[in-house]
Amino acid sequence: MKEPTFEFDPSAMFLENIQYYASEPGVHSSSAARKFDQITIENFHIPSLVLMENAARGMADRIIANYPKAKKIAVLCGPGNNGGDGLALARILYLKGYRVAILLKADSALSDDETVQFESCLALNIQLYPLELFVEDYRPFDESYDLYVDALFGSGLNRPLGGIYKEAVCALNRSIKPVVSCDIPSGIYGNTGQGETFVYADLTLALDCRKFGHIISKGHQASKTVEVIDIGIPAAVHALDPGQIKWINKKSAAHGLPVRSRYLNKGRFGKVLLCGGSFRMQGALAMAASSCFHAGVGTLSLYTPKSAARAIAAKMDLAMIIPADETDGYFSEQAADRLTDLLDQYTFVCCGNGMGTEDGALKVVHTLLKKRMNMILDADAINIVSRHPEWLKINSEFRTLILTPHVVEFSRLSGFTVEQIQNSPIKCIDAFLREYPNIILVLKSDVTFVADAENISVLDHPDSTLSKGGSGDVLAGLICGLCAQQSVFYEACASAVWIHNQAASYHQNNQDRINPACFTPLDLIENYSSIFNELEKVREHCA
Ligand SMILES: NC(=O)C1=CN([C@@H]2O[C@H](COP(=O)(O)OP(=O)(O)OC[C@H]3O[C@@H](n4cnc5c(N)ncnc54)[C@H](OP(=O)(O)O)[C@@H]3O)[C@@H](O)[C@H]2O)[C@@H](O)CC1
Ligand SMILES: Nc1ncnc2c1ncn2[C@@H]1O[C@H](COP(=O)(O)OP(=O)(O)O)[C@@H](O)[C@H]1O
Ligand SMILES: [K+]
Repeated sequence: MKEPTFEFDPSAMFLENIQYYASEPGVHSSSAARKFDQITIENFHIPSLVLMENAARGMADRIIANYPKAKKIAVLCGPGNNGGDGLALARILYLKGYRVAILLKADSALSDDETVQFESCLALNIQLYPLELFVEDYRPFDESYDLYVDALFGSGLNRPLGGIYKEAVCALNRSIKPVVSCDIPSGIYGNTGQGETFVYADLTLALDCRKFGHIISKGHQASKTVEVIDIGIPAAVHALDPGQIKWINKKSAAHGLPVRSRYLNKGRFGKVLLCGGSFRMQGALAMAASSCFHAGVGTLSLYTPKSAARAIAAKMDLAMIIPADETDGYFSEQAADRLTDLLDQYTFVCCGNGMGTEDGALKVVHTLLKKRMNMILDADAINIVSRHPEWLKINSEFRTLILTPHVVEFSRLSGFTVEQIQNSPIKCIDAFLREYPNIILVLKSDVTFVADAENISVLDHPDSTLSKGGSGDVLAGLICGLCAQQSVFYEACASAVWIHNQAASYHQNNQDRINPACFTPLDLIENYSSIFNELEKVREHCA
């Protein structure tokens, strides 16, 4: 994985293997996005005013679609091309019959392209107000307009907002009307997501691609909902950015779903062992098991302390259950010794759900890592390796190891504070994977990253349905289920992350929707079948 800053080699664009097909761009730094504009203008001879027009038309379409009742729109414009986009948008909406006002700082500097836009707005006699008036009292504007567009600053922000711009952003945040940000909420740095005073946008219309600033740090909350506007940058230009983060979408999820041959027997769909559970936390293992089986594995076995085994056996028919020796309801140290003899039968292991961190569990994890098993460590198994990080290097080149921490577990594992991880997740992931290059990391939160030494992908689809104990166990089971059936583990992890999130939002689109508060992690599993069907259709379509 490379740092987000990079130099383009324009000659690389003409290599034969670069396709000029349209595909959804990934997530890029703001600096990269500026380079994309520059290369498109210089190498592809598409003028900047054409890009600006594309941006403004795309934004107008999305505003009309998202806010069909908004007929009176006020556009706040800054001194650069973000302001230029705002002016072009004002013209387009005005010509469509909307009542439009432009708010611009008195005697504001204007960029060259913005000057062109300003002249046409003047010629059309579009209502123009000094931004100072809005700052003095925004309430009359709230009464007269249905919606604000924030086109103050985009990728050119180079210092914290101050003076009138800071006051304008504070007034926007106090306003009761919806705010749509052009490209990036003003005040947020597109490379880092940091910012001091910034707009909290209801909708952000990202021009050309999502920026790091939309998904990390304060920028994530400031951006809320992000839609991408195609402004006509060739896909080949996006491909030149080695620092990009891939976007996990339906197409990539379809790609990571195992292809299920009609002719194979159960032995070819993975022999999985889930190792975990305890007397007090057998539910976590049972949920992971159910999720794993419904993901398509051939055979599933559970290795769990005797008392948990009894409880699970009473309610689950899907898995073979191997009772393990226990101490106080948790794995005993003897349980780990017996595990050594069992492991050869299995092709994939998932360890950690509901297991506790007692001495027996510690020994179980160590035993697994000494064996050359492909496996996932989740939950308590991650807490255990956090205490023994040197174990992560045992046999690391001979097996695939997937770790699925949430932010607090990743903090224990990596030594970074939760705040550091939330502010600079990419840097923290990068540093961790440089230390442990053979790991696939799934860093879970309302934004989830899937990363290995070469790639980083992101799913940014917050859904409070998943903020429930047990969602992580279901995800671990799903990842395990998909990985056990194939060898493209990274893609399978990304696919599982998408399916898991989609399973949460699936019900919301149905008439008999379960309210997010009432949804349980087990309900996620019921949606797998419909989602798998959808993904298979996407795959057929793309073949
Ligand atoms: N390139 C293209 O062809 C395309 C670009 N596109 C659009 O352009 C946007 C980028 O435009 P941009 O580069 O002009 O930067 P932008 O964000 O408008 O602001 C820069 C201006 O603000 C100033 N300034 C900075 N910080 C400040 C502060 N805190 N407080 C006060 N002033 C501050 C800075 O002046 P300075 O004082 O630093 O000289 C400069 O004047 C991008 O987000 C997208 O919307 C699309 O149309 C597609 C085609
Ligand atoms: N607000 C949210 N938006 C989207 N996904 C979420 C949200 N909250 C939690 N999740 C997802 O739910 C899962 C929770 O995992 P984890 O915290 O390990 O739960 P548990 O240990 O209780 O099973 C992760 O996949 C995480 O990404
Ligand atoms: K903006």
